Amino acid sequence: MENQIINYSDNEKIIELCNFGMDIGEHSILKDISLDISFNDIVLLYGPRNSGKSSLLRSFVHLNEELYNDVKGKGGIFFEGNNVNELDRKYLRSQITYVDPTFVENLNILTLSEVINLSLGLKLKDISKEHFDILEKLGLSKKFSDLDNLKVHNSLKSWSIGEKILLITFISLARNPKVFMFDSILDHLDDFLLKDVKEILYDMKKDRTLIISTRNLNLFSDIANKIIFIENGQIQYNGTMDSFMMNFPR
Ligand SMILES: Nc1ncnc2c1ncn2[C@@H]1O[C@H](COP(=O)(O)OP(=O)(O)OP(=O)(O)O)[C@@H](O)[C@H]1O
Repeated sequence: MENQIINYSDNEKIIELCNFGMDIGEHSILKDISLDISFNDIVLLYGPRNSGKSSLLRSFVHLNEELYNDVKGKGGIFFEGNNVNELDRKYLRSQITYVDPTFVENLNILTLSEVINLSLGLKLKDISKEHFDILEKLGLSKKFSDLDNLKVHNSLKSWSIGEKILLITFISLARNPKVFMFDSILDHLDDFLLKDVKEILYDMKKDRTLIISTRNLNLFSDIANKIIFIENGQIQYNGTMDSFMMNFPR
């Protein structure tokens, strides 16, 4: 499974949900969700606070079960045709990466070397040319190139939120999964950093799938081709961005 290479064409399903639902204890969190996500899609998962965005994305990689007691799933979620319940979790999470704002908070207690080591299994001096190119595009290369100066930068506590988000974006890209999920994390970038990050994400979409969860439609409507609108744990709309903008005025 680990080294399996699958060649995709556009519009080929990579993730499929069939009547998926999730309860935590007595609470029904996600209700009867059926949808497909295709290879090469940039999908916006859009909805208000507490609508179920995080719960839904975490379901793709089996994370809710690790965070909460008494999680009960119904229906199925399939990655490349396989039920995610039956896939090895390490393998699943190497193929689909999930990052949320808690990752930014966790960076405060780690050093740059620890983060790179824990997330990528690399020492700072072993960062490859490909990685360095991504860092350059993200405007982070200076932090990595000046190894003498690294002691100053090593504590991530002193990095700005924007820099931490860029670092998390770098780690996600460097892990090279098939599906990236950014849960509300890019909403915190300023307009200028957001523009750079969006360009990078758009560039890499040709052989990846990207799912961005947000409460701010306008931030990403220019790069997304699909939108899933969720409210109260139910899908209200699932289709193209263009058709949503024309037919779903709020
Ligand atoms: N452990 C839990 N037990 C019961 N209900 C929970 C639990 N965790 C989350 N919920 C509820 O699940 C619902 C969906 O929450 P979720 O965090 O998925 O929404 P969200 O759309 O990601 O919100 P936000 O935009 O604020 O991040 C909310 O009503 C929330 O209160």
